[in-house]
Amino acid sequence: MYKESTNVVVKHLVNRLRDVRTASNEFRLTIEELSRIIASEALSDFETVTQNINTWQGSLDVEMLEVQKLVLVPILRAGEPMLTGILKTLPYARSGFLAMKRDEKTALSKLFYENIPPLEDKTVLLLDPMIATGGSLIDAITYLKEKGAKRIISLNILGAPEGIKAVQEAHKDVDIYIAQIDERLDDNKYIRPGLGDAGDRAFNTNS
Ligand SMILES: O=P(O)(O)OC[C@H]1O[C@H](OP(=O)(O)OP(=O)(O)O)[C@H](O)[C@@H]1O
Ligand SMILES: O=c1cc[nH]c(=O)[nH]1
Ligand SMILES: [Mg+2]
Repeated sequence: MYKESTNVVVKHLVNRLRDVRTASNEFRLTIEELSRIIASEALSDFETVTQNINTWQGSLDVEMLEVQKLVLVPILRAGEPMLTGILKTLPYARSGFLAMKRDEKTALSKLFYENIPPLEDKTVLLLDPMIATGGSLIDAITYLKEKGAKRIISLNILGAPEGIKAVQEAHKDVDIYIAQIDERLDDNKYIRPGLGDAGDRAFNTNS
C-alpha cells in the first residue's frame, strides 16, 4: 500500500523545497521537518511497550513506542537529512546505512557502501526523499530483505507515479508513506514538477 499525506502543512513544506531560492541549509531543515511528520504518520499504530518511569509524583507505568524494534536506514546522500530529522524525535533508534548512486545515463542504481545492524525481528524505516524510476528503492529493499528485515516501511518526500508502481510491483509487502506524488518522469528520468536533484540541493553541489 502507499499513502500520500493529505496534511496541508506537508504540502506547504514540500513547496518550500521546490522553490530554488530555498538554499541548502533551509532545504535540509525542511526535509528534516517533513520526515518527522511522515514518520509520525507511518508509526501511528506501531507496537508499544509498557515502561516504568519516575515522574514528579513517583513511579508510573506508561506506554512507549517500541523503539528497539526499529532500524532507520537512509539511502545516502539525499536520505541523510531524513535520518537527522527522525533521530531528533527518536534519539535512541538504531541506524544503518546504504550509500547508493543512480547512474544518470542508465538510471540504474549502484550500491557503494553498506553498514546494516542485525535486522531479525526489526522494522526498517527506509529513508529516501525521491522515488523517480523506483530503481534505487527496489534495489535497497531487495538488499535489506536479504539481510533479514522482518518488515520494511518506506518514507519518501516526492515520487513519480511510475516509480511508485514499480516499487509496489517488485515488493508488494512494503508500505510507502510519501509526502506528495507528482505528475510524471521527464525524458531524463527526473520527477516533474519535482525539486531537481535532492542530493545536490541538500549539499550545494552540482552533479
Ligand atoms: O528512483 P530512481 O530513478 O532510482 O532515483 C531516485 C534516486 O536518485 C536520488 O539519489 P542519487 O542517485 O541522485 O544520489 P544522491 O543522493 O547522492 O544525490 C534519490 O535520492 C534516489 O536515491
Ligand atoms: O527528480 C529526481 C530524480 C532522481 N533524483 C532526484 O534527486 N531527483
Ligand atoms: Mg542525486
